Amino acid sequence: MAFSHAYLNASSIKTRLNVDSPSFTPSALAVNGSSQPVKSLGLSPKAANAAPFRPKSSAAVSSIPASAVKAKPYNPSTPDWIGQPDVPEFVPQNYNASQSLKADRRLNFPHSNPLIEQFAPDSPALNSLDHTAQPAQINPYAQETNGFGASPYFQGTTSYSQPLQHHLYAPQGPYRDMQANQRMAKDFFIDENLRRFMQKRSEATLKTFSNVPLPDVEQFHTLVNLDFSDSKSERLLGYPSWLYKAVSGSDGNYYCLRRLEGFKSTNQTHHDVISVQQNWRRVRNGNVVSVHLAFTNSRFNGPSLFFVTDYHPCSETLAQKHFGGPSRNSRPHSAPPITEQLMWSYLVQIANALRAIHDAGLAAKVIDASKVILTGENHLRLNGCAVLDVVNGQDGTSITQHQTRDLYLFGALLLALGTNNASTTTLRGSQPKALEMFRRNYTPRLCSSLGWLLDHGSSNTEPISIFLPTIAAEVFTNFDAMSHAQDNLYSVLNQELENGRAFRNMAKINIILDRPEYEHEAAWSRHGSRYILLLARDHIFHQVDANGRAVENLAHILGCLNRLDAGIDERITLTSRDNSTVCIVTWKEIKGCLESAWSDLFGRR
Ligand SMILES: Nc1ncnc2c1ncn2[C@@H]1O[C@H](COP(=O)(O)OP(=O)(O)OP(=O)(O)O)[C@@H](O)[C@H]1O
Repeated sequence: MAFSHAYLNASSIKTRLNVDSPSFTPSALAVNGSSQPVKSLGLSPKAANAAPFRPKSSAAVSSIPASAVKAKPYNPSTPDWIGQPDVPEFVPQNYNASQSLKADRRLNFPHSNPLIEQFAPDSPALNSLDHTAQPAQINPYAQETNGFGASPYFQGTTSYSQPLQHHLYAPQGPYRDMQANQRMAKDFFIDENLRRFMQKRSEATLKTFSNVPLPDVEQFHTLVNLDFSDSKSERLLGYPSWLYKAVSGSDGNYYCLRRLEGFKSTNQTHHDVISVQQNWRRVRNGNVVSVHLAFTNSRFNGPSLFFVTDYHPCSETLAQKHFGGPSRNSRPHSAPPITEQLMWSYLVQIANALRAIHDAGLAAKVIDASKVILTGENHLRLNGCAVLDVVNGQDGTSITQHQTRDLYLFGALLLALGTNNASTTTLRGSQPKALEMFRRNYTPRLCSSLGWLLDHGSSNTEPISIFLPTIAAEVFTNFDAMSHAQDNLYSVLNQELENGRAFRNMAKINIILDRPEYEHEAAWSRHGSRYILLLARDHIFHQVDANGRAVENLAHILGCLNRLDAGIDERITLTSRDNSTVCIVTWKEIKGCLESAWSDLFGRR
């Protein structure tokens, strides 16, 4: 039933809602889910000596004898405010009106939200948002019982219909190994390192250099150079190559454009370009940079061949990470070798990439430290695939031979990484010495895998499918690490989901209240639903302590915003700043006010 707030007309509030007034009576207030109008709970003269009203829902419910509640099967389609009609009305005892009025906007914590109690106003951790301070130890879940001895979340084995408490945070694992009293304000938000990482990626995506305008090519505009190496080698791709970030005019997304400078197209090129597009579209693998398009274009002072691939902001090549620059400059031999664990991680990921490429009947052809990029924490992707398919065209070499060579290049890359020597990828003569060094640094298992791969430079022609079962143990280790990483991300995502709900309500409240265009219309903000919102905003954000000092309590704000978002039946006391107006409303009613004020504002157009 709709909540009528005709009684909230500012002029009438002062006269109708005072200590002597009979009660606050919404026209259709639902108590404990009852759809029947119930007796109001206002400040009747009889209740003047009653104890302060504490809308602690769990406490109220726990006083109800279990026999008074009819068992009801859980029905997920039932709105969550429909509760037990037989529950007796809560009658406050020993109510002290003067005490209540004095309490006005002071922080009281009648809520059953464990977060709020955990981060009580006196808690140094939240009052100051100090990440190092620790609140006093309490059991945050002590109040979670609902009087029926069952957890509100544990609906499977109880016959009572318990509405889900959407206003409570539902923390999701994995949990850090810490006590409840060690939780801090920052635990409500995204992990700081992850936030920085994501922001750096956004920044890199949006960054442009306006002083070096580059021409648009095909549908791609706003080209930004990504390749800052001084010398342009033709060693790998046959042509000097440049890399750009660009925005596609057709879908507005960011892509990476590789330009091969000076490539002259032939009759065969058109055919190769089409088949590259068709073939490489089939390879969508987490360890391969996806290839979307290839075309020739002359906008860069001469003919060029372009490849369009996914753009992975903030990536760096293996050469940049482990050789301190392009693959040609190896690190000094004294640098500590890459750990065995990281070597296995690289090995498993490259094997996964090659498995996908070879299964699609293709070959990577380019496996080099400068053409393998790391995106995120050790997430590796083969880059530059498909380029040689067009550059070399049909060179008479069978795809099986190319695949065999892929496996050799794979082994040579691991050897280079394991010996800090980029040249071993190309110089076969230096391999025996390098292999000796590799054996000193790594376990026989890794050495034997490397040996199998390097054999593809001579006698071995076995496909990658033979190799995969031999590294199954390491594949599972990697799989496990990725599953943990995924759990962590889901946990962060869940937090952000909760914060997103809170943000939307904060935005709405701020859009509605204190609008400059209604500055001179006092009636606008002090009328009806907007007046309740005004009081609710004070309750949420402008709490003061017993000495009238501002309180900064994040848990209170989040708890209130979540209650508002869920529109629960819990009652709160709202008091105007001059104490002339006191009213008791439920969050459900405040939510109704928010929605109605919102439609008032945008319905006026
Ligand atoms: N798909 C991509 N998305 C985002 N950045 C990329 C992508 N591919 C490569 N990069 C980055 O662009 C830079 C240049 O890459 P490139 O492949 O040209 O390597 P390079 O070392 O400059 O090799 P070369 O000497 O052959 O030009 C590197 O920092 C790399 O991390």
